[in-house]
Amino acid sequence: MSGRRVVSFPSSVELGPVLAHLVACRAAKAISSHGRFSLGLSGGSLVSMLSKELPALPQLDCSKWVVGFCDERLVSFDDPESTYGLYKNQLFSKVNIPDSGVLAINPSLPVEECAEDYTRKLKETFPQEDIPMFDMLLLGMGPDGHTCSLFPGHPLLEETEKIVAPISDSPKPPPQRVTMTLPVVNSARCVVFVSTGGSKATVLKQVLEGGEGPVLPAALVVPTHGELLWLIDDPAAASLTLQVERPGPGAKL
Ligand SMILES: O=C(O)[C@H](O)[C@@H](O)[C@H](O)[C@H](O)COP(=O)(O)O
Repeated sequence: MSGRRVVSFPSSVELGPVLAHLVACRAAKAISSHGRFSLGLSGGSLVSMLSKELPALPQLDCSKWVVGFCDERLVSFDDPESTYGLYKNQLFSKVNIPDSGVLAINPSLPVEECAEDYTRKLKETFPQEDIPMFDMLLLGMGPDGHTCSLFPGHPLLEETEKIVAPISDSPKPPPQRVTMTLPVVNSARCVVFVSTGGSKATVLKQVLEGGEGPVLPAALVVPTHGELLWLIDDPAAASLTLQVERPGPGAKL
């Protein structure tokens, strides 16, 4: 890992534009180095943040973006629980990501086959790599320390072979999901967690500073060669004792 940064903002109002700028910068860098930008999305509050902030960027060109999902709920696209469905309505309709650049699950398949189908799509998109190397993954963290659909104490945390795994017993509904595994997450060039709100303060301290108890899934995200950024807000940072960056207004990362 090339160093972890923990950056806190007064609130998600200040965080959002900085995240959007960071995504656009990494996109420009990736496109100039290898001709496209591969981005993995997560659900939760990221959907509304990205859908507000990315289209607001001047002259954002997403024509060379390839977008996948760090995890996805196995529900139809028109179900309000579908992460793809939310992004389709709120973001993809506003930016020029080509349809062929969106890697979505096939929600009509049983969960095992759905994971195999999504594995195949990732392998086709990253034909040169045994483990797909996304330019950037955007992750959230649940109050239990889960990220993607990797939950505390779940056997999927030990997965080393599969790049995508099915899960049928998610403790957070809906129970059936597919998720990227830790080997893929930790191969990314840049991983960005976005976690805000006072309800995250205790778990954030556990994940970032350790302590007694099992290592939580979000703490297992340690990119082998890539960058790791935690973008948080001051209520989420309230219990931290480690050094936190607090950029001034208008700062860029
Ligand atoms: O699939 C899910 O159930 C959610 O996507 C979930 O994993 C979410 O990403 C985290 O709970 C963080 O949520 P917030 O971004 O809202 O804190």
